[in-house]
Amino acid sequence: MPETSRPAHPLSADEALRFTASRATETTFFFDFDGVLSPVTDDPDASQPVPSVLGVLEELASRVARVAIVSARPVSFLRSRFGSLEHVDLYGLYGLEVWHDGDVVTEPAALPWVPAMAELAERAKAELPQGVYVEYKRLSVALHYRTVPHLGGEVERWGHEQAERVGLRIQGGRMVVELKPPVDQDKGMVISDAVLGAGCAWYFGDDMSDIKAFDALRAREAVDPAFFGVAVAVANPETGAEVSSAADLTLDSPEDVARFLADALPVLAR
Ligand SMILES: O=P(O)(O)OC[C@H]1O[C@H](O[C@H]2O[C@H](CO)[C@@H](O)[C@H](O)[C@H]2O)[C@H](O)[C@@H](O)[C@@H]1O
Repeated sequence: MPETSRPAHPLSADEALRFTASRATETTFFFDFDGVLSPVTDDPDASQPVPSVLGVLEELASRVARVAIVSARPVSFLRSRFGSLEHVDLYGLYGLEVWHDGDVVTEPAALPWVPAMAELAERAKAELPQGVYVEYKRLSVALHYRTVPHLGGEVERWGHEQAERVGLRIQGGRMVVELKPPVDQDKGMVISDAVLGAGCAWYFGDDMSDIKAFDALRAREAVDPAFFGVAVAVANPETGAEVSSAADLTLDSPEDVARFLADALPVLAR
């Protein structure tokens, strides 16, 4: 017999899954990529999804209304990792890019910023000390100091100065500072739009930018008492405490996410 009123927060994973099963056809599962579907690596270009998660996501997509990855990575990168999945939607660069009908669709307001981003990436490579990894993503530049943590302060300072000089926005993350165009788009806005009309949504995240997505689920619940949102944090030594304190549930690692989903599949069986 389907449950009719949504469970109250805080909730257990079992309760949340049972209720989700009762409205699987109206449910979306959203996932961040780095630190959620893939273990963190020193080299951002080397990160790969947990092998078992590919099959699990595709299977999940057959049991709920929608599965989507919402990442700070470009869609081209996500396609290189998830291109084999036919039923998983991709949002890149915090929603500035979407994979739609076989093409990358870019938010038009961001396009004029492409040259400034390319110039900024070159300047970062020339001016920042050796060991800082500059990741150029067409519409954003991420400055990584994971392998040189003692340079974190310097990288943060440089990033903030450049953001002010060029008129960019800053997004902090796990041993990274990222510069983005001054365009209103973030993971919270992606989720707010995507859950309009949905009955239930789960979001799995590990980083500061994911807290906005959690907030979007809460905001939807506040205006729609029938909507059920579940925020799942993935533990980590950098942002874990903050993300976890904003979440309903916490999983230990990307491998744990894959196991959790595999165990959830039978509960969500149609
Ligand atoms: O939204 P996401 O998909 O989680 O992207 C957030 C950032 O992820 C990447 O950086 C992080 O993962 C790297 C690989 O494990 C790691 O080396 C780095 O320290 C982490 O910050 C990505 O490279 C960034 O562009 C994203 O902003």
